[in-house]
Amino acid sequence: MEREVDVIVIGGGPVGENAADRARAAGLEVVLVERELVGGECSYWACIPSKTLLRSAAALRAAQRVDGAKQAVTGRLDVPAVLARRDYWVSDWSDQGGADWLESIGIGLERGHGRLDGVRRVVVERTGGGEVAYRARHAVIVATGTDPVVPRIDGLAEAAPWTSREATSVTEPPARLVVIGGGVTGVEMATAFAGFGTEVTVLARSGLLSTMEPFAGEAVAKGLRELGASVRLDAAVERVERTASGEVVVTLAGGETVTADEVLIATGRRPRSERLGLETVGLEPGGWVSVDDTMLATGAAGNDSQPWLYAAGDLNHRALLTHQGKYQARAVGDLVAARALGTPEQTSPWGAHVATADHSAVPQVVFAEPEAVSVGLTAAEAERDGREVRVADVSFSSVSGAGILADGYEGQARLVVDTERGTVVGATFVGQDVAELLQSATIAIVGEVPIDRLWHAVPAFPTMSEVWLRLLEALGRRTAADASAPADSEASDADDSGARSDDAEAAA
Ligand SMILES: Cc1cc2nc3c(=O)[nH]c(=O)nc-3n(C[C@H](O)[C@H](O)[C@H](O)COP(=O)(O)OP(=O)(O)OC[C@H]3O[C@@H](n4cnc5c(N)ncnc54)[C@H](O)[C@@H]3O)c2cc1C
Ligand SMILES: NC(=O)c1ccc[n+]([C@@H]2O[C@H](COP(=O)([O-])OP(=O)(O)OC[C@H]3O[C@@H](n4cnc5c(N)ncnc54)[C@H](O)[C@@H]3O)[C@@H](O)[C@H]2O)c1
Repeated sequence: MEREVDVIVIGGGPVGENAADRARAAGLEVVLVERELVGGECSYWACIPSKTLLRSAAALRAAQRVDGAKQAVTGRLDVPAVLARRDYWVSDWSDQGGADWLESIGIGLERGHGRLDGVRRVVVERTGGGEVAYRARHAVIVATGTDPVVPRIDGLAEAAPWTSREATSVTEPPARLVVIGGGVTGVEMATAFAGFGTEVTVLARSGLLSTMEPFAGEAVAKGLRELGASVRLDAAVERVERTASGEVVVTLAGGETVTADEVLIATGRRPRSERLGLETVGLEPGGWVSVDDTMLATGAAGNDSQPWLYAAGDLNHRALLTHQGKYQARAVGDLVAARALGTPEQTSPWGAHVATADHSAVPQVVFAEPEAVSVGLTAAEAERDGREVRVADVSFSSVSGAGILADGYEGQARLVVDTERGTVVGATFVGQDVAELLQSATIAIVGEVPIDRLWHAVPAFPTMSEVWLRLLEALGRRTAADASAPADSEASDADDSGARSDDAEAAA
């Protein structure tokens, strides 16, 4: 027999939980299907444990950079205490809190593996055994996340490599760790283990953090080396072998070897969609589920006549970040409810039921040493996008708040400005504690705040935010003499060529 509910959500990670919550808040009957832990990868094996593993050493380093405090901090990192703090934050891998929360807001939890079985139908292979079939009156939202990619490298799979799960749930840090991959997971885990005293080698096939401005990866490579890690750029791994004594030997192109106790693979993610029944609704099993800005799955059977299948979070491959997935979840949960209740849809750009920011304003914080954070476009991306851009680069050495935060503060900031529109389209900050600067840049981009208006957003002295003033100064501010000069002398200003006249102050 089939049970009928309004909405079925498959996958109870941060994204599925939020989508279910929004649909339920509008009064719909919702069932959420989860086969492991309510809270998903983020809560138990990704964001939360990785950040707690990083935080204690970062706090220690911060204290060591302030004269007066550093004399008081003479001990070493207490690794068992760090791991215990991690255990607290992951609730010892119990999802009772998440399950209780679902119950408290009236969402049904179905524990088991969910798969689509034709239009609006979901079959759950229950964790305790047996199957149950559901029919959705209004929508099915799939939010099943991703698994790590294990690259095809000779001997790697047989060498029992670590993935992010083993790294984030570590109970005894190894003496030596090789990290394959120079993306976000690779550098964060390398930073965490270097902080524990593990001898870390990072093998990156190009530079580090290659999706960010180049200076971000360069600063993080320098920071990792200062923590004692070895960072090998342009390194191609040819073979991995687990020896009889339990060591891992990684052979690079050219024959050089690196020996360690564990090898961590941090080479990207693949969609968890192999046993999701996608083929029963005309989609490709094992692939990413493409969606439009409302998260409606492109090409799914029945979606054209009456929208019903949506995909949110990592699974749709728009932005593999918890906060962005939750943003999509709020949009789709509200849209599904609006469609069910027949209330107005808000699907034009920046409406409540679309994830417009995914295209132009995705913030990301890399919790490395130093922190590297970015939002929007890099200068190269903006140029590829056909925009006239100006770039402002400043060092945090010109910011009093940074010098007070840490002795000898090192950091860098970049704004990318679209000169035609006179607005910020990208920002990158690198340095200690820059994470909290990111939201100001995100607001400037999403709000399309004109540069000349940003001069009126006065950063308090002496805070890190004063970097904004330095960035505006680097973009330039006309003097009274400039204002009275003939128009052609203004136009001769070196990088002013792309600026509209009404944006002259912004671009000058
Ligand atoms: C090491 C690491 C650190 C990270 N740190 C950050 C960070 O600091 N900040 C950040 O924003 N992002 C971070 N991310 C990315 C973040 O973890 C993901 O973007 C986020 O978890 C995606 O959420 P999701 O709900 O889409 O998927 P998931 O969190 O993967 O949740 C999907 C859920 O679906 C369940 N599921 C899957 N298939 C089925 C099925 N067929 N039936 C029933 N249930 C199913 C799974 O068990 C899981 O609980 C990190 C990732 C990694 C690997
Ligand atoms: N702080 C955060 O927000 C945070 C932290 C961790 C992960 N995440 C998210 O999770 C996702 C996955 O992160 P990730 O670091 O696993 O993936 P990624 O795609 O960000 O980086 C993978 C890296 O591995 C490299 N690579 C791929 N195959 C390789 C090979 N055979 N040999 C050597 N290098 C290889 C790639 O060139 C790339 O640099 C990302 O999208 C990221 O945004 C976010």
